[in-house]
Amino acid sequence: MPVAVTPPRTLYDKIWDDHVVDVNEDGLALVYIDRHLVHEVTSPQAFEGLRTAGRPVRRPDCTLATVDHNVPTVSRKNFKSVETFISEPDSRAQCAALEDNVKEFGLTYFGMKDRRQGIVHVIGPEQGFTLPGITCVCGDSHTSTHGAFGSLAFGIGTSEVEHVLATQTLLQKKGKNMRITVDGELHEGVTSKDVILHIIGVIGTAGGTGCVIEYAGSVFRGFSMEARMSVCNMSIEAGARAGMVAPDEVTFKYLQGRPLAPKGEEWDRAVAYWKTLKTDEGAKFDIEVNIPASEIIPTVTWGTSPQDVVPITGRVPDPSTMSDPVKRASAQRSLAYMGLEPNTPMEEITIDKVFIGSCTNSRIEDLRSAVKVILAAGPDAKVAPNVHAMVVPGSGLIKQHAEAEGLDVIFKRAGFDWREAGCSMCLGMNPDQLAPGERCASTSNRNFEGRQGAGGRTHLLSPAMAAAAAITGKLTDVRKFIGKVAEAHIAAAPPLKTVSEFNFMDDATASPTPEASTDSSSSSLPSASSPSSVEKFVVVKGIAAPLHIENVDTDMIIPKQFLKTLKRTGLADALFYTLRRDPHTGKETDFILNRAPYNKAKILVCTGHNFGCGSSREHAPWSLNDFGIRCVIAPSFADIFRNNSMQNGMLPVTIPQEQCIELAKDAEAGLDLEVDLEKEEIRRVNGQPPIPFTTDAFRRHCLLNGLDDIALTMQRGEAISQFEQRRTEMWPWLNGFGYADKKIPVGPVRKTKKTEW
Ligand SMILES: CC(C)[C@H](C(=O)O)[C@@H](O)C(=O)O
Ligand code: SF4
Repeated sequence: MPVAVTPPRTLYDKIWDDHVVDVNEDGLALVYIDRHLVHEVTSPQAFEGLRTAGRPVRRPDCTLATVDHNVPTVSRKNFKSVETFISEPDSRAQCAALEDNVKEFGLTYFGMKDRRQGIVHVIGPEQGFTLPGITCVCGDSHTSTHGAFGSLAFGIGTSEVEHVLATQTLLQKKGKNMRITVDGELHEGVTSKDVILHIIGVIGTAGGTGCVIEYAGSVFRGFSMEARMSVCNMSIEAGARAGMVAPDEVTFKYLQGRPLAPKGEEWDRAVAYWKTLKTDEGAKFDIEVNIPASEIIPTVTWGTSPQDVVPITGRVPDPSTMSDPVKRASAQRSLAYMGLEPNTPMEEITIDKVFIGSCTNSRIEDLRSAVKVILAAGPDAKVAPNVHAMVVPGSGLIKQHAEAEGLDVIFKRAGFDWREAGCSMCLGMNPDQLAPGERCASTSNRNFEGRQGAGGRTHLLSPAMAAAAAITGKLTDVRKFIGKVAEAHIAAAPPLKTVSEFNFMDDATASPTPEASTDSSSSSLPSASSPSSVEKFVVVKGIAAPLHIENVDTDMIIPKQFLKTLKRTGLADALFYTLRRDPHTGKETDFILNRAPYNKAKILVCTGHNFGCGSSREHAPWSLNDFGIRCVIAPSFADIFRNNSMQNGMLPVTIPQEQCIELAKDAEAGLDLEVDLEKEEIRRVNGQPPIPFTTDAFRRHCLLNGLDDIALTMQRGEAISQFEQRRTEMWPWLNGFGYADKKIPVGPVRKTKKTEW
């Protein structure tokens, strides 16, 4: 009898196969979600949806919530409550709404009084909530961070947050397999941040669209978990929804002993399973990219897209040398925004601010590497007089850890501002923002226009490079702080203590939260005839507005200040706000959507690739919808934006760029377009033949009939329950990990330094 041979599979294939509950005929799978992280910005509308439909959270034990985007990072010494501490009303309302929601739905929550509070992508790994082999989601694009553990982790929009809360599953199409291999030795001074910036420079911000990236090769193997997290974090900036590194001894060592990691026999069983999680020899990747480590040198961005990278030894590029007209126009626009002249040496660019923080680079290792540069600069090293430099640890525990190592003292002595945990100036939804025209050397992940504050200019770089820039007042090659003199300075400084992170873990588990439920019963599933709330999309005919921009990011579609709403509506004026309003006078500009007839547009035709890249904010399609635009036509879309649109009865149509250019000409002539989903064609009124397009059969069916995904999934409650049973048998450590669950013994309370709050 011939033995059946399973074809070799990638790491992504394996995790995917282990999580499919069932598959539709057209390949759309219902995928089980093991871990769900929740923050205050993308969850209020989801909880409201549950409340309206009378649905509970299916797996509170697999859900962890915190506040991060809106929290001020000033001292919490006098913190009493969110109501008294957060002065900005919309930020306060969003944080208060999350506090109410976690109480009402019985979720584990790290609030502002809890030392475990921090950026959602920092606290998950820190607590051992993130584990190898799991599926992990969050209403946040940088969920890709968690892939560093060999998990399938990706960002979702608010409708999908609601879907996961209600059903613990998601409807997903499997992506493509992409492998990026970096082999060889990195040069001194080159860090994980330089590696990922370099990769994005090579493949572009749309390079990973539709793919899950596996990072392979000796460089990633040699990286710590912190470094792997920084790389996976920015997979979204490379267009991929998820990035991953196969788990190994480094991963296991990082996890063992964390509060929510499996213990005892379950640990051994888990490790045995985790060791199987690697790509099989001979497995096929759809796309392979190989980058020699030796090609990477300290890297910095010059423009307003993360792909606009250049070695620190390089110069600002010259758009006049670019042959592609769309690229040339984008570069010209970027340079005008950034206030830079072509050919300026990068090291001559002076800065006003330094930001060390964000889910990319706010972990202990990042802080240590910045401190090393300060020490290397000598005992009198100070932040340059023209610069304000801030350090924002990713979580309260990291802050405490850094203080135990004395890192805060070195930062403060050099003139850095030492803050409390949060997203801070990465996004500026809180008081930490750039003023118009200010230039910042930032360890965050996005340099989009207005990202760190309206009119603010961002250069992305590593924590070590950020520290170097703080000291010199200019973008600086960190390798100037390496060598004999630097070593002598470091040797002469009082030695730093290296304290194990675990000193801060055990006693942090005194959760002020309600008991996390482990009940996964589906008693309150709605009947099959649940009402649908999604608008139908059949035919849309009307004015089409042309847009000639590449990489239209969601920060551009709707800037951060409008994300503070608790509603899904009222966002029409927020659409393309920075392009539609003069930043100084607040008056309407002559941007296309402000001009008749385009101010009545129902369709948007974009000629540039990668529409909707960046953040997972569903506010982007909400604002388009509110404006009246029901259909966007573009050569390519970012994955999360595409999904978010269809969740709201909107149609993203992908057709070749040449055809987009043709349709944009019709639009410029003021001609109507007619998009027919039933026939899958775009009709033109100028006598030209219709342009065909395709849509996934299931999505098309839902749009044509206005069907609501959640109600449909709830009809599959039986299959989900069966999957959960199997999951309990095979991976028991994934169940019931609420802190109050008596199954997991909480370690002895150790004495630690008193915290500030
Ligand atoms: C608020 C959230 C939707 C957003 C994201 O998805 O990335 C934010 O974290 C960001 O970095 O822009
Ligand atoms: S990218 Fe910035 S704003 Fe978004 S989660 Fe990370 S730290 Fe927060």
